[in-house]
Amino acid sequence: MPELVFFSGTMDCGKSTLALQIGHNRSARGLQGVIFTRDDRAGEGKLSSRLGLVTEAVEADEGMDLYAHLVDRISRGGRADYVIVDEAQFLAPVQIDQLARIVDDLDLDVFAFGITTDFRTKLFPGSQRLIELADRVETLQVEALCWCGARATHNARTVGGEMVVEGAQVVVGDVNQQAGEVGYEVLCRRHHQRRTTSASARAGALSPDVLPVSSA
Ligand SMILES: Nc1ncnc2c1ncn2[C@@H]1O[C@H](COP(=O)(O)OP(=O)(O)O)[C@@H](O)[C@H]1O
Ligand SMILES: Cc1cn([C@H]2C[C@H](O)[C@@H](COP(=O)(O)O)O2)c(=O)[nH]c1=O
Repeated sequence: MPELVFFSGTMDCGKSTLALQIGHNRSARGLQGVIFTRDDRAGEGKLSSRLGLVTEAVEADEGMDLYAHLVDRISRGGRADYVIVDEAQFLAPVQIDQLARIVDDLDLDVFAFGITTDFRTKLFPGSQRLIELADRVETLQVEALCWCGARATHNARTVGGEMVVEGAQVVVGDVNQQAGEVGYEVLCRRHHQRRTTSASARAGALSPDVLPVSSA
């Protein structure tokens, strides 16, 4: 039975790499996929991984009907054996419903990849709809780590290394940004709740918690 599978995890845990591997293994067996993405860091119409691999993709713009795109492609004689969607958190809920329809009406597997929650720990609307509709939600096995060594479960947005909690839900960016730039860092829940990034932990370790008190 074809399935809608949501592969989810934090930023930088290997989602795009797995998407590329699934596509590669299927194309090695002569299958042809349709790859959608939205707002990839590498630019429009790209699916890129930090391991350096990149492939062409269809940019799933806001308002694009993904089901109609597949039907149109097939009715023009094009092939579609499966569908991959990266950065699925950025899709509108209605587009996730279209992915479910691709599975149910066109009998195609749909593999969607995305982060579940934003920098404020709130579900992205696209991810929420995926959790509601997916046949399976898979957590990636390669765990990204917090600076403390625990499994990273949350995404922090940073400015100059410090965690921020105000701003738009969508700001395309990367981990390991230069000082001063808006960036991201993956943290365990404890350090996300305490807003302790690697930079602030380092700064805290350098300045003593208690000032020396003179007895004189
Ligand atoms: N130089 C490197 N050597 C080995 N693995 C790397 C290197 N750079 C990145 N990675 C791996 O790539 C992962 C990020 O892959 P990517 O597919 O871009 O993540 P995501 O799509 O989840 O943000 C990292 O967790 C790490 O395992
Ligand atoms: C937490 C968070 C992330 N984003 C953006 C930043 C990146 O462009 C993508 C995630 O890409 P990745 O391949 O999983 O690293 O999402 C955002 O817009 N808002 C957020 O809160």
